[in-house]
Amino acid sequence: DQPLVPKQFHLGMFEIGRPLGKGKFGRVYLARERTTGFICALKVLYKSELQQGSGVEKQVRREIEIQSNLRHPNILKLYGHFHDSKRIFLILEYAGKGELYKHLRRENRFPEWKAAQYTAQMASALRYLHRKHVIHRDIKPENILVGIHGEIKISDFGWSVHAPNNRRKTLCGTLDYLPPEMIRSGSKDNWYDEKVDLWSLGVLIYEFLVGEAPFEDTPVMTHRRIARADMTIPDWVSKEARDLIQKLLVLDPQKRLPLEDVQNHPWIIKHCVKGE
Ligand SMILES: Nc1ncnc(NCCc2cnc(NC(=O)Nc3cccc(C(F)(F)F)c3)s2)c1Br
Repeated sequence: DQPLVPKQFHLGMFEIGRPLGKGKFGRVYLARERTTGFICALKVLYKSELQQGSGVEKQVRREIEIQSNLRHPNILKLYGHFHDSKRIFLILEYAGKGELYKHLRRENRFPEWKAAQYTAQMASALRYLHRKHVIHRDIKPENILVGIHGEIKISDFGWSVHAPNNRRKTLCGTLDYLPPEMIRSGSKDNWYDEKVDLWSLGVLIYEFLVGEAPFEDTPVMTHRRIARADMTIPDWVSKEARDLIQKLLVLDPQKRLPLEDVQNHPWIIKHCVKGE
């Protein structure tokens, strides 16, 4: 199902529709490829806005290289890219129900059955990514979209890398989702691997159920609370959900629950029809 066959794309090939969302780096538009009528999303990145010359083109190329050979129902497809003098365009799969964080904010928090189904889909996508030694590194509601059938799609691989890796992540945006091993500065050997996505999955489940992130606080306090895995889970959260969160938000990356055990956890089994 790779309808966009030509390898050379240009803006004239697309009719541009309504804006779909605004990221910190440029906007996204609904678009239709003129000859095939294929509907997609077009993300426009302004070269001027991206740290000029700091290898951003390399970063986009890496994102495209990583994403273009990923095919999973819960990972947003990136079909290709092109650029003109001022902008870089990413040709993306269109997620019919938009941005997950908007649904979360509107509904405040998700019922346990919905949070468990989203978690099962995340675990399936992350297992697929980790088998390909890709770490997403930026799992959070803002980077998850919802497809037309309500399925979630991990998106925005602008920060993903191949494991293992000790790249310093230039911190922009929220600290909330960062695991202890990524915020620990000083020790030069702050090597981390795909287990960072397990921590972020734990933070995500907490935010699905509680409506706010577990370590949400002032930046200094968030930093300290992450480093101590200092969080409280409200007592109205079911004991199964609490158990899963506590098995993911573990300081030692090696002790975090592996994804296959996440998929077989009682909380997931209870809410997800087998083989969904
Ligand atoms: N309904 C929808 N259906 C489909 N998509 C939608 N929104 C776009 C989601 C994205 C997918 N992939 C992305 N990738 C990047 O943004 N990459 C990125 C970003 C900054 C800098 C850089 C770099 F230049 F530094 F690498 C690379 S954003 C929506 Br709303």
